[in-house]
Amino acid sequence: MFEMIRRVFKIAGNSRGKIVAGIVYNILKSFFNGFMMFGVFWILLHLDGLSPVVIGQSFGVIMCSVLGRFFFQWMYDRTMSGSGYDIFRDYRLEIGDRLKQAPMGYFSEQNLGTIQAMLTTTISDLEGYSMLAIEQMTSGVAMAVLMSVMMFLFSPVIAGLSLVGLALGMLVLRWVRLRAAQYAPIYQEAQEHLVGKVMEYIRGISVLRSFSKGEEGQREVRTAFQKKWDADYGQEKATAGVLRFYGLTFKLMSCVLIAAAALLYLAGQISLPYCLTFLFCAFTVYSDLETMGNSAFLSKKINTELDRLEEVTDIPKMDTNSEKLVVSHYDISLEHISFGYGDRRVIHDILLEIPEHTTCAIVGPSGSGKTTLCNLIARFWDVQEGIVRIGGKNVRNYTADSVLEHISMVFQNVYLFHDSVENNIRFGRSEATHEEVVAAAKRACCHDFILTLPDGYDTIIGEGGSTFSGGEKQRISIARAILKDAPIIILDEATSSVDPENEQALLSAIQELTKDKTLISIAHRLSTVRNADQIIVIDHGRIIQRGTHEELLSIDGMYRRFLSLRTEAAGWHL
Ligand SMILES: Nc1ncnc2c1ncn2[C@@H]1O[C@H](COP(=O)(O)OP(=O)(O)OP(=O)(O)O)[C@@H](O)[C@H]1O
Repeated sequence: MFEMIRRVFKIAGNSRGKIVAGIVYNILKSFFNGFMMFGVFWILLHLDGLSPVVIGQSFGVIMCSVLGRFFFQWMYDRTMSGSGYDIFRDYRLEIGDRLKQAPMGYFSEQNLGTIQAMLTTTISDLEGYSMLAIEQMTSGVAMAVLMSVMMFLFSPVIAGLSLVGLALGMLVLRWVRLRAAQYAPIYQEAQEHLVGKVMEYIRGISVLRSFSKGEEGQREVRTAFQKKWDADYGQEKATAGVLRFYGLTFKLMSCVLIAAAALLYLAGQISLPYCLTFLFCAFTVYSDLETMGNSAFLSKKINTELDRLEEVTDIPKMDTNSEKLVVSHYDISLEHISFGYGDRRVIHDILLEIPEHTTCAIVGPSGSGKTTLCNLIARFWDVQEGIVRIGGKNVRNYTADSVLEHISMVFQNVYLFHDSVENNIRFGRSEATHEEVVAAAKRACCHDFILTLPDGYDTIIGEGGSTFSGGEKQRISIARAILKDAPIIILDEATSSVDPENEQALLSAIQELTKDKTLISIAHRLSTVRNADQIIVIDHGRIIQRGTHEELLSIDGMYRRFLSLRTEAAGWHL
């Protein structure tokens, strides 16, 4: 049980002092609570010759006990209220920092569901009950120790019996913990499963509907809800009964203490005041220990949640070095780089030079490694062999953020944030003025269509950009990149054809964006390929051809075949 306190303490950061102070106040509160017994004892001891002085003394002790208890409870509340939220707010922020430094590979679909479950439900649970568990546990133990010591001063036999009760209670508590250990992981798993399924259902709802599988998707979510209900119910059922036993043990032991006190009095071993004091204490001795049953269960649950939290937040780190990349030129060189996802190699020994202000078009079949190659240049992942250099410097030695400051990436699947059009464009450079945003939008050929929106630049975009067409989204993302004005552009051209008017606007936007830049383009348009300074053809993660359009066209190889296929498919004219 104390393992849980140790672990919460470990992640408590700046709140550690508060936890220690809270525990001390809690112990003092229990001490004052137990102190009341002396006031009662004092009156009982002087029953034969009760005087106002004795009553006053006794009253003083009882008042002292009540006020002391009140004071330390108040101090405890003052110190500890909100501590759970402080600790886990800091912990959330820490996870946020670690996520920023994680390689992109970490953000797999499976991880996203789990991370979401951890950052929301699991941490909310911990915020809510970790401090409560600490409070219940410390007062339970403090009260039990204190009462046992005090009883020992009055009668070793009664003290011995109360310790037997304590030992029995601990045995039942072990049983509670075993039950909790059995159910806590099931509950945790059901919780994560539910969050994952709900997220998947919401994300994939359009696909599910278009394939008339909405009902099927719902069924999975319903099953996940049922599984969660089973876990909740199972946990409740398994532990509630045992917790009743735990309470019963102490009640029975209180009866034994009463009987023992009466018998000792009958046998002339203790006097009446002692006997009456024991009768008075028989039920209070275990009161705090009874509530400790809940905390035993909670502590097991908290430990399981902390295990899971540690597992999930053991995030691989890319930036072990905090130096920023500063370069004087923007030549890019890939020196024999190789890379794989897990054990699966997808990039093999690539050697490539892209001089500053030149364009390099990458072509190749689907799955050949084009996107992966671009992501390695942007340091979304680190290469496993070889070196990626920008301006002659190994990107691995600099922070991922600083590498990306020099690069603008325009993806096929554009993600727009649920915010105004203006802020989505300003994302490229947060300090840009409205005029600069408009100028970028004009250059990206999206100013006119933005003006037709209900609130112009203030129009709020649906999450992910759901309220815009593919071409419009891509032009807004180009405006973003124009505003950023990074010297290196990585462009993943749209494969799907857009209507001619949009296509023309898109091409003009791309031309504006890429003027005087170093451009790496996953090319799907003939114009991009034909005008590139160099073209590389990738197959199965290897460069199998390189050269200009004319050079590659003159040899029989994948490029020529690829081009003739595209000619047929997309109506290209060579
Ligand atoms: N995050 C990932 N985890 C595991 N494997 C991946 C991941 N991303 C891509 N792959 C695999 O790596 C290989 C190269 O993928 P990549 O996306 O780089 O190809 P591509 O040439 O860009 O394909 P396309 O033209 O279809 O976009 C593929 O076999 C793909 O399945």
